[in-house]
Amino acid sequence: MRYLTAGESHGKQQTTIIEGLPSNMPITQEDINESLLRRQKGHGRGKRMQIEKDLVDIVGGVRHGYTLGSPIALVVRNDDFKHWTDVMGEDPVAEDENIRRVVTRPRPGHADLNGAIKYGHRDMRNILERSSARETTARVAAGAVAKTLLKHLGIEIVGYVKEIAGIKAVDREDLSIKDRIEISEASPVRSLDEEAGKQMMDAIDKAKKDGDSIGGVCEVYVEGMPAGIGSYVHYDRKLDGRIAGAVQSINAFKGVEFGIGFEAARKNGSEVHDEILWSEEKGYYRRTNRLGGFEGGMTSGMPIVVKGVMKPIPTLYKPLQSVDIETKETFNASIERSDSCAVPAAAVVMEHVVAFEIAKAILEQFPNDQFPKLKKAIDQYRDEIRGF
Ligand SMILES: Cc1cc2nc3c(=O)[nH]c(=O)nc-3n(C[C@H](O)[C@H](O)[C@H](O)COP(=O)(O)O)c2cc1C
Ligand SMILES: C=C(O[C@@H]1CC(C(=O)O)=C[C@@H](OP(=O)(O)O)[C@H]1O)C(=O)O
Repeated sequence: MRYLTAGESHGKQQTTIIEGLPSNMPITQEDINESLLRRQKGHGRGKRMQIEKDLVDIVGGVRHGYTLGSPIALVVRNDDFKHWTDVMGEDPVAEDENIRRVVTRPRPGHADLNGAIKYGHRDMRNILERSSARETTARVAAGAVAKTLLKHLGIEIVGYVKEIAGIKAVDREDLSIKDRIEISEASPVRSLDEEAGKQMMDAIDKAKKDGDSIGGVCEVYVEGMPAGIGSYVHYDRKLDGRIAGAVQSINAFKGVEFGIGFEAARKNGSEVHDEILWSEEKGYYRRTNRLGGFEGGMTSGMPIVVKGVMKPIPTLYKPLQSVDIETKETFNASIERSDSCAVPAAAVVMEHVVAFEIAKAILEQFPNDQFPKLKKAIDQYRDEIRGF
């Protein structure tokens, strides 16, 4: 299974095409819309989120609520496009540079300058329209389809804010999936501890007031994965590696860790590795889950626990210095609108890119053109490994 996305931030729409999903899997628009609407929530977002109401149009690959086995095409329209028709519409390029809103001033922390050098564009709007995180709408749409597949296979996945600006949403690791789902309801910023939620919102408000931005840590938790998904035999079949790549590819993500992650560097082996146990009821399991559900590039059958670090939003009301590529003069980058914190939204994006990688690995391991047969194969595998 694979997917592609297309679309500019202020263009007509975001488009997603998914190929390789088996036939006869139940899926509805609501399954996808629920995810899209969750991505729009969260304290700290700018004015754009008040303009958009992301709803999917399934335009291919689904009929009467079931997948056909053909490519699935999904469209989410950009409501903001109506304000940008002169700049992003199909009319011949306007002569007036003000109408075209030509961008010659690269913003620090964005793709603007590197992208302009690479593609030879002197108008950096050609870069920023695509490098914008608006594209994560299309990725969440793809992930929502993958998440639906996982749900039908008894695999639950949830993404939530772990911390914002150093304030921990939850300071415990022993949370049930129900607790995690509660925290994940990203509006405005959730914690099981009301005080922590308030502190995170205050930190966002303060950053906004100061013309600054803040980042944080997101976590994704997956329950119900059987052991042995992924592979150790080749670097590009290691599922933890693929998940890390997908998480790192989210706009503004700067690092990924599984389980205790970087903490492992400061601990002895006896404090890191998870002892193996067996019971009739559960089959093989681990006494602890410090390695976050992976050994040897394969799932261990324990929950997958993966964290991603999001840097503070790069566009600031407090301007940063840059250089105009036409005049080579120094200027202070000023802005019209921006998010001051998008960590809650990014947690939803992360949940969905992880869902896609997991669903893809399952389909590689249990290839089947028909969903009911895939489900049977997974159920049989689960029975087999319990008594292995
Ligand atoms: C959900 C989401 C919303 C974002 N909103 C903004 C924003 O409003 N302003 C901004 O400057 N960057 C925003 N970003 C981050 C930029 O897209 C990102 O930093 C930029 O494209 C450069 O990519 P890099 O940080 O991965 O190198 C957002 C990222 C995410 C995931
Ligand atoms: C549109 C979304 O996020 C956008 C991501 C983004 C960026 O530079 O990444 C910049 C902002 O866009 P604009 O300049 O139009 O206000 C965000 O609103 C979205 O998440 O749907």
